[in-house]
Amino acid sequence: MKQFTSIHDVDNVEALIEKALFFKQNPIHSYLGERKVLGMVFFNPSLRTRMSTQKAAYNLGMDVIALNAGADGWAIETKDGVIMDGDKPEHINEAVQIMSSYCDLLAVRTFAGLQNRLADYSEAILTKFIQLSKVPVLSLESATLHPLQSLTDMMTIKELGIKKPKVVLTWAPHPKALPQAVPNSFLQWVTKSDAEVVVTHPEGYELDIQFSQDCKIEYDQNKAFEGADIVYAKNWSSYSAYGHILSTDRSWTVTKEKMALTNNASFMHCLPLRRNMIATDEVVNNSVVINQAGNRVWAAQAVLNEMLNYEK
Ligand SMILES: CCC[C@H](NC(=O)CCC(=O)O)C(=O)O
Ligand SMILES: NC(=O)OP(=O)(O)O
Repeated sequence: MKQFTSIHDVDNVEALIEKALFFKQNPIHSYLGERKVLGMVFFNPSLRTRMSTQKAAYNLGMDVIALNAGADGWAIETKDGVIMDGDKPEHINEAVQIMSSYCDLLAVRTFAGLQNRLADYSEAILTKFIQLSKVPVLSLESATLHPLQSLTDMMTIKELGIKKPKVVLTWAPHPKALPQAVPNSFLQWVTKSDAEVVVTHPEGYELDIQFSQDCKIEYDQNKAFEGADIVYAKNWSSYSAYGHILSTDRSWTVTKEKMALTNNASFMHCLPLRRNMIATDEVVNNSVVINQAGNRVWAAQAVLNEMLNYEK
C-alpha cells in the first residue's frame, strides 16, 4: 500500500479488516518496523489518532516523531506564490521534503478549512504532501475523509457479527461547524459492505453525492431509527451551504427513547463526543464507543504493516 488516504488505496478491504482483528489478538506480531521512523504532522488537535497510531507503530518496532504544526513546529504556509510576510515562517514545499527525508512513513492530519469547498474537496494540502513526500503518506484525517477511523468502524461492526445489519448514520447538533470528513469516509466504507445504509439529517445537510449515492436518505430521524442494528452519530456542517451551521435543533440529540425505536442497536461515534448534544449520557454510557476507540490501534497497525510491507 503506497499511501492510505481513502478506501481506494486498499486492494482488499476484507483482508485489511481481518488483519486488524488478527493484530488485536496478536499485538506484537513482528518487528517489521524495526529501525524505521513514522513521522506524524498535526495541523489540528488529536487524542485517539495520535496515541493509537503511535502505539501501533511501537507494536511494529517503529520509532515515532510527532509535530504539531504552528505549536511546537513552525506555522506552515500551504499556498504557493504568496509573499511570506505574515505569521507563517515555513513553506510546505520545504517542510514536507525535509520531514520525509527524516522518516520512512509520513502521516498528516489536515482538517477542512470550511471556507472554500473547492480547495477542501480538491484535498489541496494532502495532495501536496503526497506530491512532495519522498516516502509513503498516511492520512490522519484530511479535509474530506478519515480512513483510519473508517477502517476502525468497519472492524468494530465486524466484531458485532450482525449479517446484513441496518446501519443508520445520524446527524446530531453541535455548537461548532465541523468537517464532513468522518461521515463522508464512513459512508465510503460502509456502503461497500453488506449493510443496509440509511443516512438521516435535517434538510440542507445532504453530503456530497459521491459518498451518499449508495444509501437511503431519510429526513425523519425516528423513521430512520426503526429496526436499526447500528446507530452511528456524528455532527457535520452543511456541504451545500458550505461550512455553515443550519441547525442546532436538540431534538436530533440521540436519546434512550430514540434508541428504543431500534433493534437493540449498538451506538457508535468516532469521538470526541459532545455529551448531551450528540447523545445523552445514558446513550453514551451504554454504547460501544470505548471498544470502537480501542480498535483504532489495531486498524492503524494493519495499515502501517501494509505500508511497511510495500516499502520492503
Ligand atoms: C475525529 C473527529 C475530528 C473532528 N472533530 C472535531 O473537530 C470536534 C471538535 C469539537 O467538538 O469541538 C471532526 O469532526 O472531523
Ligand atoms: N476519532 C478521532 O480521530 O479522534 P481524535 O480526533 O482524538 O484523533
